[in-house]
Amino acid sequence: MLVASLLINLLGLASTAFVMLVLGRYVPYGVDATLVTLTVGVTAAAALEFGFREARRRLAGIVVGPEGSRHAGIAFSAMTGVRAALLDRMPVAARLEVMRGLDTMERAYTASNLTGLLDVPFSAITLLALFVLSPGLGVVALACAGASAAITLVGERRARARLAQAAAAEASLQALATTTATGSDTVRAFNAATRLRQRWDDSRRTAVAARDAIANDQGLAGSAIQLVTALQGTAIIAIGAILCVKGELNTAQLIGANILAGRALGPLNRLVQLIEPLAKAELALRRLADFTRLPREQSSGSALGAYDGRLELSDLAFAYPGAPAPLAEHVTLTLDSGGILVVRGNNGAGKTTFARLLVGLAEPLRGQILVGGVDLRQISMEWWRKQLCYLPQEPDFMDGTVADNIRLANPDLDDAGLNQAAGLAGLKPWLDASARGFDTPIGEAGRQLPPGIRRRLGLARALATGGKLCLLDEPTEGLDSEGRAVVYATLGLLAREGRTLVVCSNDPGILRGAAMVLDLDAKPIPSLTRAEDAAVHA
Ligand SMILES: Nc1ncnc2c1ncn2[C@@H]1O[C@H](COP(=O)(O)OP(=O)(O)OP(=O)(O)O)[C@@H](O)[C@H]1O
Repeated sequence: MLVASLLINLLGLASTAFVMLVLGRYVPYGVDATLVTLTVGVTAAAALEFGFREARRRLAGIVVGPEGSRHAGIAFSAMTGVRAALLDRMPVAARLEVMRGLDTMERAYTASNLTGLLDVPFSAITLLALFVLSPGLGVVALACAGASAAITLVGERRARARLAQAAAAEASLQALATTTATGSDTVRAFNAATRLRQRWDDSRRTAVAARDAIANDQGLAGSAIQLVTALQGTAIIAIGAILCVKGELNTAQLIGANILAGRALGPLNRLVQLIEPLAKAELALRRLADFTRLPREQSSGSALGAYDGRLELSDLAFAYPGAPAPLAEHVTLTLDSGGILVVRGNNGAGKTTFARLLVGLAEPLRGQILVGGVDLRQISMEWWRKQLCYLPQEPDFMDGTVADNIRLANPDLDDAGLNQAAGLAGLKPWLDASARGFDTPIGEAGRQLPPGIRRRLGLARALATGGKLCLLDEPTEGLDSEGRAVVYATLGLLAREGRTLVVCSNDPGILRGAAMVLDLDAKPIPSLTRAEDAAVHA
């Protein structure tokens, strides 16, 4: 691309030379053969220049295309691989900003913008040709190019600073847009539109002001460069005329010098248009780079052979960052293969946090979670999650059908396994009543499914993995009596199959079957009761 840029800029001089030679050689003497030769020569040069431009554009496309896919791949693997505990601290709007930055980069890092950038240093060739023609006019053009470069640099600095300010306003606007679009029922039912509108207007005002300021800066830089171009034209003609009068330059050379000076400023004039997209792309790239530097989940750790479901907690303490006190401390227990632990506690006691710790989605403050005698921090998360049947308290779903979602962690599950998982989760009556059964699209990531059906679907997805450790967060929450009965029966079956059960729940029907109950209401050290005491407790 560098060689092509060099040749393009050299061949670009041909048209100026043509004008000068026609004026200097053909016009005074009128020899037609001279005009023909010059015309053929300049046409050949133009064709060659076109060829090199096309080759350079294609090469730039080859460079830029894979870069875009590389960034997209990096962003995706970071978003799915960064330690979940760190993602917890990052607002969703900021995460979306990282992903949206890919489009910003793709729009800025195009083949034509790359070739436009390459032309900037090569405009020195045009300046050099001008110096050869007339050192005095060369100095004028150099000064104007310096002024244009300074305007571009200042514009770029200002755009960077303003974009950083605008980012916060854009993030808050984005968060409000999401709330308004996804919480439409709440907005109406609680007459929140007026208050939301005020915040929306304030945020929009700030964001629009920031955008306007950037556009104004860009406009001002563009106008300033046009002014420099106009002043340059005037200075070249005025000084050139003096040189002509002194006999140091002829008219043909003066016209040629004017063309060369205009050409030298061309790439800088185009560069000023790229200030905003390039500054935005640079911000997006920096954001992506910062994000990709966040530590990743353990992926290369131990993958123990066969996992028997045994789990040990050793002096475990946990809390969310910034919380005034730990949710629990000094939790030490051993859950043998096939053991049943129920974790109870009031709202906010830390049951969900405990479940997330065991899945590796949150991290302990102190102590260890031991799997087969190995600290969970040393274990490959991919391997570990294959050992789990995990039902989160608020199951999220992917766009796709019911079957796609049940098979999420186990794509090879056959139809018999699919039916079995749905049956054990009590999903069958709903599936039988739906027109398309397992092929029902769940749309909007299942947001429109009734909570009880979401829970059943979440349970079916958990059971589809066949994991040895079943980790169920509030499996009966929101279920009718029939649904609860199915869950109790399924828990009994899993216990009889020898799976280890950890169930977060205050449901008396579940507490009754517990071999051990960890009560997170006892602060800061949860109480641990064994079977006979647990029955009394229930
Ligand atoms: N992602 C998070 N970031 C920071 N704090 C959190 C986060 N999730 C939960 N918390 C806080 O941690 C505490 C424990 O919450 P948790 O959801 O674990 O309780 P819980 O016992 O499951 O409650 P519930 O019975 O209502 O489901 C609460 O004070 C909660 O506000």
